[in-house]
Amino acid sequence: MVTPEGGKGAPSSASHPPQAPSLCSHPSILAGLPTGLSLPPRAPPPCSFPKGQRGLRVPDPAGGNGLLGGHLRAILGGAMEITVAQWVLILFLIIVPLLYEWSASFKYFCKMTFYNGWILTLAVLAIPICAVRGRNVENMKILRFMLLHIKYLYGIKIEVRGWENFNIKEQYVVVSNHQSSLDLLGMMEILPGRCVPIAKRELMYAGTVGLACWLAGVIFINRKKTDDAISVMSEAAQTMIKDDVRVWVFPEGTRNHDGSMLPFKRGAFHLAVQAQVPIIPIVMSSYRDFYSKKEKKFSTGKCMVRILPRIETRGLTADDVPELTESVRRTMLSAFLEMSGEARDKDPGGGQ
Ligand SMILES: CCCCCCCCCCCCCCC(=O)SCCNC(=O)CCNC(=O)[C@H](O)C(C)(C)COP(=O)(O)OP(=O)(O)OC[C@H]1O[C@@H](n2cnc3c(N)ncnc32)[C@H](O)[C@@H]1OP(=O)(O)O
Ligand SMILES: CCCCCCCC/C=C\CCCCCCCC(=O)OC[C@@H](O)COP(=O)(O)O
Repeated sequence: MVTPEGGKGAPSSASHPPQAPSLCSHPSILAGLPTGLSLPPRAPPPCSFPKGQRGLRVPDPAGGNGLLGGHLRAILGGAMEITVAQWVLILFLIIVPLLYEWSASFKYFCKMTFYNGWILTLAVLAIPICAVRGRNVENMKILRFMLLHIKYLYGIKIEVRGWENFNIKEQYVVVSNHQSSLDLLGMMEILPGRCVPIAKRELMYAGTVGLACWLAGVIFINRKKTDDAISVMSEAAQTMIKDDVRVWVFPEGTRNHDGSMLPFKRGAFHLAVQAQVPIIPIVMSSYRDFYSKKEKKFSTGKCMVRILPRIETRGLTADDVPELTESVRRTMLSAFLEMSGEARDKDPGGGQ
């Protein structure tokens, strides 16, 4: 009988351990073949230890019968075979770091993807911890604690001034400028106790982040339905007093990447007037030296956060809201322009 190797006769099984059937000799594969095509058993690799010999013998490169020859060839042969998937992985591991270094847009894309992905992942950890308390503003401390390290991952220095302006035991409404989702870093740096942000309703559906926000008592508003949003904010005015809660609002109502401040919506100011609590304006300096969505730039840098002195609303009514809104915006804009120049001057090499 001719073996597949071209040798004659089946090898003796006495000196070889039985081998697992090869795919082509498996009965179920052979079942459909014409009988004349059945293949003889494959000769196992020569791998037996001759009697009395111990230890290693270098395998014969020509395929001779070294002590380890058969096993080694079998093992190395399997390991050295690089599949297409492995090639793709190797290329990926080479190309991605190169692109990351060479292309600012690619770096921006990677950093933003990781930012969102990392927050979604952290939220997975936060959810069971927060769920113990149920929906509770105290859970905001857990989210804050979990997010504080992100500034180190991204090499963003945050310098805070005006801590003394937070020395108020009572409730207040925080208003701050809104440049990007990176504001979360500045926000978590200074978030006072029992303070919840007002967020667009869409965030509630952002997977794990939405659930974590809900558990931490974030107040969601439907920006497309003004009446609904107003009634949620009016309810918030009552909750602030009843449950000793502070509220953080982005009065621009949307992210503003243009290095200035949009006109302010009046909701936050109605809220403060209805609850008769002070307003604390917070200004975060421009990110333009290290981050720009338009230019697809995202490097390391520095951000200044300033907590401005409180603005009282006691005795004010709804009629005063338009003027209050404008005066707070003017104060914040002038601080923003001053600080943004300052942040750049202090870190002229920002973005290294
Ligand atoms: C482990 C990891 C977990 C991850 C954790 C992450 C947690 C962090 C979450 C951070 C979330 C941050 C989210 C930020 C955002 O989503 S910003 C977008 C949402 N926020 C806002 O929009 C707030 C600001 N908007 C307003 O205040 C608006 O005024 C609003 C109430 C929404 C209504 O807006 P709009 O429809 O555009 O109408 P106007 O502003 O023009 O107002 C219409 C008239 O209504 C009067 N008004 C407004 N509010 C009130 C009120 N409360 N009471 C009475 N009247 C009100 C307003 O004055 C207008 O009338 P006049 O023109 O003055 O006559
Ligand atoms: C299964 C669903 C998957 C959803 C994936 C969602 C991806 C987002 C995940 C994590 C984001 C983390 C950052 C959240 C906090 C930032 C909040 C924010 O900045 O919201 C923007 C809002 O102020 C204004 O929105 P627009 O500027 O009007 O637009």
